[in-house]
Amino acid sequence: MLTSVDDARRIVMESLPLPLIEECRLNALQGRVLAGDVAAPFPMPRFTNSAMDGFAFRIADAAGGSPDDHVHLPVSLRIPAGSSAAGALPPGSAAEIMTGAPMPEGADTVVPFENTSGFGGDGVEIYRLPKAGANVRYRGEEIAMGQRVLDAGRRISPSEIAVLASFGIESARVWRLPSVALVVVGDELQKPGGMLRDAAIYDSNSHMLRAACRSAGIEPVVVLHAEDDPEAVRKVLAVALATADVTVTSGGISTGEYDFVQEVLTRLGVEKKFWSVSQKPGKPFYFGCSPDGKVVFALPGNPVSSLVCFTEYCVPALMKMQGLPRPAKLHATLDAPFPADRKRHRFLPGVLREEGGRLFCRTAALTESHMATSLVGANCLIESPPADTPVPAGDTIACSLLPWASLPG
Ligand SMILES: Nc1nc2c(c(=O)[nH]1)N[C@H]1C(S)=C(S)[C@@H](COP(=O)(O)OP(=O)(O)OC[C@H]3O[C@@H](n4cnc5c(N)ncnc54)[C@H](O)[C@@H]3O)O[C@H]1N2
Ligand code: MOO
Repeated sequence: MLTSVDDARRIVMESLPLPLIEECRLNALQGRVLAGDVAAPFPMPRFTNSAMDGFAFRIADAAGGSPDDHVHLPVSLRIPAGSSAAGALPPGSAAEIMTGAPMPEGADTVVPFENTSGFGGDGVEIYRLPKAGANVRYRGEEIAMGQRVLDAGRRISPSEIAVLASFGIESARVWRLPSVALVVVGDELQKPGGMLRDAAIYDSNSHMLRAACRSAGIEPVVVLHAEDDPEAVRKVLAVALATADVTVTSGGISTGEYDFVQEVLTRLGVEKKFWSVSQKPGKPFYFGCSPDGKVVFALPGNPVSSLVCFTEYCVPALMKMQGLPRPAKLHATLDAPFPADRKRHRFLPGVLREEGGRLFCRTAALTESHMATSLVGANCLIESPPADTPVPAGDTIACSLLPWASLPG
């Protein structure tokens, strides 16, 4: 019995182990997802300080002056950035102050040095009087102490790293990244760069899947190759299962005489959740779980089938396991008819584009699952449930961006 695409999606998402939390150092946080809120350990700014290089003074000392009147004040303090508490500003005087330096007690306004006679003298002539309170950054005006600055679930970019570092926070609690092992199976597979003998082919899937994993935020911990031999497959899968939370295999999962992956997984204690999905391509797709919470995705060997299954099932799983939402399905208008299949959910690589605020898509020229070149230039998978006739041009259809793709401009 074939499993429907919807059931396969649901079973995968329901079978994933609970994500774990770990503490991660600041310089390794990029791309990670916060497992808890982060509150400000102190107010920001932590102390009232100057926004300009200039002179701090009391506006009352210039009272009555119009903005263009010259005001003369003696200079009683010099306060560089990072200086310790500046103390009080004697009434009727000004302090030389640098951007970010603490305001002296009593001062309430800063005039930038460009509007004065300049630094270095015993006194200062203010040529243009600023408004009262100008150029002062007040303690806590940006964030109060204890206020939430980052929400749980937020993915960390350089912006969040800046915020954490500015509060002196050197590590944060994030969802642990799942570890992934990649396994390719087949006697016929040769490493790119090696000699092709007889009917050998180059292994493209391990390279494609490794790059696709990186696009999903994960560097595989191992990439292994097994020959089409039950013992060889057993050894390699045992290593993968012992090493990683998620094992992704390619090839050897169909019904051929040399397709041992499923039988070996059963021998290794992995429980089959489904095998054979009502989809084209990617029908012989398998998913299973081991008693210790490991999950196995066995993808069919044809390159397009492998990528379809990876994008549709592995990516949402890897996103969920690292605390991220499932990638959204997009809806676009078809430029040309889509060849739906009568019985199976059909996926085809395609090109999705935005025009005048609307999404449009078309399928790639080549449509067979062994044709890796059909993926070149594609940025999405277009999909349709079974239908007796093609989906006509002008109809709306569902698309998913490929893991590395974004919508062009
Ligand atoms: N009698 C049947 N034969 C096949 C069926 C079927 O239902 N009945 N399904 C077909 C479909 S659909 C697919 S997809 C493939 C899946 O087979 P496997 O997952 O067992 O994959 P293999 O047989 O090992 O390889 C299939 C194909 O892909 C090439 N391949 C495999 N690994 C790689 C790799 N790492 N890099 C590049 N290309 C790879 C391999 O050479 C084959 O050409 O089964 C159909 N047959
Ligand atoms: O379904 Mo196979 O995965 O067509 O190529």
